[in-house]
Amino acid sequence: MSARKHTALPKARTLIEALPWLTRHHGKTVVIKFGGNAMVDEELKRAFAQDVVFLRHAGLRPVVVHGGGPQISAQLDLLGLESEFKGGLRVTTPEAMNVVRMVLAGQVQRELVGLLNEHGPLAVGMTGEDAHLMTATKHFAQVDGERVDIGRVGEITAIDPGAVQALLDDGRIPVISSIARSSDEEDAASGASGASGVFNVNADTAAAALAAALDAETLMVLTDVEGLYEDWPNSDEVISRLTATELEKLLPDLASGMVPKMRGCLHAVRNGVHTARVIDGRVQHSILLEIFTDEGIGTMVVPDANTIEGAT
Ligand SMILES: Nc1ncnc2c1ncn2[C@@H]1O[C@H](COP(=O)(O)OP(=O)(O)O)[C@@H](O)[C@H]1O
Ligand SMILES: CC(=O)N[C@@H](CCC(=O)OP(=O)(O)O)C(=O)O
Repeated sequence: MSARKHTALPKARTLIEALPWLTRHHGKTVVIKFGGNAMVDEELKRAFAQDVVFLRHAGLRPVVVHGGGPQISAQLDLLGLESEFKGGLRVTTPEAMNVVRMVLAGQVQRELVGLLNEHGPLAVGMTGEDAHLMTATKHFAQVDGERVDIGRVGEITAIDPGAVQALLDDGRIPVISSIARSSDEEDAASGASGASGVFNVNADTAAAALAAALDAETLMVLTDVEGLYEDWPNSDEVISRLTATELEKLLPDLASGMVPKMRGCLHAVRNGVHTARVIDGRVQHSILLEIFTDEGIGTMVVPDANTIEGAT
């Protein structure tokens, strides 16, 4: 008789190490924001889809909210339209709004839905317009203390998560584009024939609002940096953990892309979400790494007086 070598033992150990986490998070909702800057190559997008499907098969309820800022800018450029940002938000003319809607719902969302569905009939795409998921009113940017009109940019006023819950209950993975319907009924009705009834919402803001409305356990924001740098751009020291109050104090000093992300994280943890995390989407399988690494790999925001059980 010869002893059989069990070469798969390390794999089995890795799976067993994940058991406490999987037990704790079984049946919990996780909102994952996939930023346009993190969608840099095909391999990364495939690995992202595998991670999300893995979570779903492990018994969690993942919801994807995607960005597409660079993809929108590229399309505007192609059409000879200007791309301008004020206060970190895109100045969205009615013409640009049509392009935003076309790129997010018709291009980026379709691609992610396709990648997820390579693993089975799981993903269903929708925008915030569908089933009144997201309703918004016009948002004005604050630039140097001034209130500035930036066109069809929306501020979410209501979320009706019913359709998303129904998809989750049915075992599906909702993939959501950050476009909202107007709260103005006349404006909303005119949107059926064009872009006038809809608003462009920053995808970080939309993901955070949805995480809160779904009572999600975790909000994960995938971007193109390791996390929140303490003294960006002078140092690359990542802040690994922050309470809501600590983050609130930092907010006025934050720059550009990080502002909606960190505001979103703060909104989420102040509204029932147990943890909000900013992680590096350029790292393959960053979602699984974040979950299965004790320390995590990015920046984690937790509610004050972290009393919520399981907020790790
Ligand atoms: N304190 C900070 N820490 C990390 N990144 C920062 C910070 N302040 C500003 N940034 C910028 O924010 C960018 C991420 O935001 P953004 O470009 O909007 O990404 P996404 O497409 O993922 O939403 C980073 O690439 C970096 O240039
Ligand atoms: C109002 C506003 O700025 N909307 C964003 C929506 C897409 C987005 O947020 O994409 P990222 O996550 O890739 O940045 C935009 O038009 O670029």
